[in-house]
Order: sequence, then structure tokens, then C-alpha cells
Amino acid sequence: SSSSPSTSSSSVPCSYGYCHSSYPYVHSFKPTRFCRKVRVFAQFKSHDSSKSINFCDPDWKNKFKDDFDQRFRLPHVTDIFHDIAPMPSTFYLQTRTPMVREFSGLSPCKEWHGYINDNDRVLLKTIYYSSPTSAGAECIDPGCSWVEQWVHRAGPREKIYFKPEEVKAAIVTCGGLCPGLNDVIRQLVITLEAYGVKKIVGIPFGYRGFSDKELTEVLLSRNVVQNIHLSGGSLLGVSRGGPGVNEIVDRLQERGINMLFVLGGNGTHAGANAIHNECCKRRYKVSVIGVPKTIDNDILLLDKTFGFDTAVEEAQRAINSAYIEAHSAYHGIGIVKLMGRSSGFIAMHASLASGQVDICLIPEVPFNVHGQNGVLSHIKHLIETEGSAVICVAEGAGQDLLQKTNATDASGNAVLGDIGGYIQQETKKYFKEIGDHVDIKYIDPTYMIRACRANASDGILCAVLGQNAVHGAFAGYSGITVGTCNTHYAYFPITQAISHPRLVDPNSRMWHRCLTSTGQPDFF
Ligand SMILES: Nc1ncnc2c1ncn2[C@@H]1O[C@H](COP(=O)(O)OP(=O)(O)O)[C@@H](O)[C@H]1O
Ligand SMILES: O=P(O)(O)OC[C@H]1O[C@](O)(COP(=O)(O)O)[C@@H](O)[C@@H]1O
Ligand SMILES: [Mg+2]
Repeated sequence: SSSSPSTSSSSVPCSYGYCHSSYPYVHSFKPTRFCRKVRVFAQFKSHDSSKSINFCDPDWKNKFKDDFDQRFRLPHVTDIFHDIAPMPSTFYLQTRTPMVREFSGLSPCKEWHGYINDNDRVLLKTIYYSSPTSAGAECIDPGCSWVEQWVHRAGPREKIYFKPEEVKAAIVTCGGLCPGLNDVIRQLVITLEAYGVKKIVGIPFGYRGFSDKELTEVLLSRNVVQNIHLSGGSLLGVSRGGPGVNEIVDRLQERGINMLFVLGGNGTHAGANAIHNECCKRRYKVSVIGVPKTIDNDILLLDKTFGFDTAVEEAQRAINSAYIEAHSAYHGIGIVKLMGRSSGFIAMHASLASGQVDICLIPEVPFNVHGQNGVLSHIKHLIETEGSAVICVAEGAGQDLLQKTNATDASGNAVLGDIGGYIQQETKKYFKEIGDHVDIKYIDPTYMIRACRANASDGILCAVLGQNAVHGAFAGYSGITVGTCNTHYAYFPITQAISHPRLVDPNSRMWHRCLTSTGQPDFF
């Protein structure tokens, strides 16, 4: 765009080369005299990871944008069924908007429906980084040029591709628990009914509910779901593992399910996308819509996933208990382990929110426990200077320090070693060896955090996501997921949201803020 700050750096790319640091999201640059092809950075990778952009091509931005638009195009039922004629939406807002609104050139009420135009877009990246060395800079090219990246705005459309009376909608919740699951189920049901859908069922215990003959569908209606958001967990139950894609699609066909709402994380979405692809292959008209669920907050592109806010709030309480225990004991040390398999978002945000953490350890930032610059010598320093220490560690942190088991859960996720327990044991040994008294309390609140009901902010997020999931299905999209992007609501192709788990960027302002708050040094 001519009004964007793009032009200032458009001539820079050819004067820079680049080098990758060992961390996949951090890209440092060093000047070279050579113009060269640069690999597309992790966040912008297309399906072909070897694809590269020639930044010396004067047209590279347009080519990048075309590629981006292609990757973020939403799969639609008309991709397979070319002849489906859309019909006017049965979701109607006008009667709920009694205020007469003065639009220039429009006669009020007659022409306003509150629908989203298919061409509405949301801007994915809103910061203009003037330099690749700016904290947290996410650059496409070595000069960190501004390139607009637009994603599709979520919401109700004027035309729909399913007749409500022909819809049988199913809802399934997979993976681990997460605050807000019931809130999303509730809004899905309420919105489906608002379109006029009569057949709504829940699949019990995740994907397993498609294969286990003893598990029968749960009939859902507004009456059934009215108060379910008042408690945590999932009305439908959750599970890991389960049947293969073919078996799931067989069941969809047998049961006549033509809208499937899948609540889950990276694994669940991989499954949802495989179901979508298999339905396309069989020419079975289904809309498969994901709603990202994970307290770990490890889904790409989204501001945050539902349940994360609640998890941080609850985690703070555990940190506060650890702080009180540590401060009330002579040479007290409090250790809190929080969830986060590969991403340290909960630990980072809870540490920052509590203001009571001296050391925050996350999977993305390697650390030593022993040695001069290790965690233990900093704990010793804290005991000597402050009289106590509080450590917050994400479950996936420091796995290189623990013995590998190679064990996996039913979904294929690696079973992690207990880093909190390890730090507790090593701290005990260390202070025994140097002859100092310490009083260590280890708190693992993980399942208490996950089982909570959603707080108000997550409740609102769940409501919007649930409603938008239904709007997306009626709009005819399939193989998509919903989320917030710069506080606006958007649809994404599942493939783009799950290409890899989202990680804390150690070069981000948020991690730097956390370090400023804890005052911890580097541990290596
Ligand atoms: N790559 C995959 N393809 C298809 N299904 C998957 C894949 N990974 C996981 N699943 C299925 O998705 C469900 C949830 O996965 P899991 O990793 O446990 O939780 P989450 O979705 O929260 O990451 C499980 O039933 C699992 O079998
Ligand atoms: O004990 P479970 O059910 O396997 O859950 C543990 C996992 O749940 C999580 O909190 C979230 O994982 P999912 O997003 O896959 O549900 C992980 O951080 C953690 O490793
Ligand atoms: Mg997972």
C-alpha cells in the first residue's frame, strides 16, 4: 500500500545477507555484499518448506502476497461441489437492532443486516519493524520490509450453503481439558439453533466416541446446555488417541453428520484437517470447523487461545502460595511447575502477573542447573541476599537435563520428565553438600488449573469463537479454524494454524519484560 511505511526499507534487502541462530524464530542479520536468495522464515513457511523468495526480484512483495493469499484462502464446499447454490441466511439480526442507523445513501433498516462481507479482511501483523534488530522483529526479508498480510474476517454471511433443516451438527472435544470447553459447546448449540438447526449431537470422549460402540451420541439443545458454562471440564468428556480418520468419516456418513465442530489443540486440528480431506475425497458434503483449545496457548497466528487467561489467573494463586510458604520459612524455596509441553506461555505470563517469581524457566530458553552460572548458584545468591526464592518452571523446560524415556501418550505426545521434581532434588542435594539449611516446598497445581471454569474474559472469547464457528460452517467453509487476531476475529485454514507449535520468542518484549520482573540472569 502506498500509505504503508514499506518504501523506506524496500531497497534494503539486497544489501543484507542473513544468518539463522539456533532458535528457529530468531533471525539475526549481518551485512554482506552479495544479493542472495533467502529462505522463507518459519512464520511464513508455505507447505513447501524449501520454498525460497528471491528478494532481489523487484516484484518479490507481490509474489509473497500472492503466495500468502493462496495459503490463507479458506477451503469451501464449492471447491468440490461446484453447483451448490447459496441461499439467503436464516441468521437474522435486523429485528434485534431497533435503533435506526443513519448511513449515507442507505435507507436505514432495509439494507442493514449485520453481515460480514466475504471480502472483509483482518490485518495479521500490525507492527512495522524499522530494523530486524528491533525486539521481537518478525521479518520476511533481511531489510524487514513492511508487507501487508490479510486474513479472512469471521462472522455471519448473507448467503449460506447448508439448509438448516438438512443439517445434523456434531460437536466433539479432544485432548486435555481446558477452561471454557463448556462455554464453547453452549454457544455452538445456541447459534446452531438460531439458524434453525434441530439435530445437534455431542460425540462423547473425543474422537474415541466415533469408534467405541458403547459410547452413544448425546442429544444437545439450548435447554441441555443452558448452564453448563458454570462448571469446568467438558460436558461431552475428552480423550487422547482413538480411531483413524477413515473410521471417523465412516461414522459421519453412517450417522448423516454434515457439520462437525472439533474443539482441540494441534493434534485435534491435524485430525480435523484429515477428516476434512477425507470427506472431500469421498465427495461427502461436510463442514469441518476447528475451535482451538489449549491452555498452553501454542497455536500459531492467534492472539491467544481460550482458557489461557483463566490458567494464568489460577497459576498465579499457586505462585502466591509458593511465595508465602517460601517467605514464611527460614531459607524457604518455593517451586511451582506449570503446564506447557513445548511452550512456556503460562509460566511466563503467570510469573509476570504474580510479580513474586525470582526464576522463570521455560522450554524455549535452555539453562544449566549446576555450575557457576547455573540455577542453583542463583538460588544460593537469593537465599543469601533475600532469604528466600520462588521458582516457576514450565513442564517442558530443561528436558535435556532429564533421562529420556521415549514414552508417548495415546495421541503420540512425548511423556515428559518431571523437571520440577528434578530441580527440587538437585536443590536439596546442593544445599546439603554446602552445609546450608533450606526448606523446599514443591507445588504442582497443573490439573487444578485445567479443571477450572472459564473466567469472564475467557467466557467472552469462548462465546465469540463458538458463534463464529457456526457462522463459518453455514458460510460453507470447511477445514478452517477460528481465532482472534489483533483483537479481531478471523478464520484461518487449519493447515496454516498448525504447521508447528507456537513458541515463546526469547527475543520478544514479553520475555524481556518477564526477565526484567524476575531479575534473573542467564543460566548458561
Ligand atoms: N497428526 C494427527 N493426525 C490425526 N489425528 C491426530 C493427530 N495428532 C493427534 N491426533 C488426534 O487428536 C486427538 C487429540 O490430540 P492430542 O495431541 O492429545 O491433543 P490436542 O489436540 O490438544 O493437541 C487425539 O484423539 C489424537 O488421536
Ligand atoms: O495429563 P494429560 O491429560 O496428558 O495432559 C497433560 C498435557 O496437557 C496440556 O496442558 C495441554 O495439552 P493439550 O493441548 O494437548 O490438551 C500439556 O501442557 C500437558 O502436557
Ligand atoms: Mg497436542
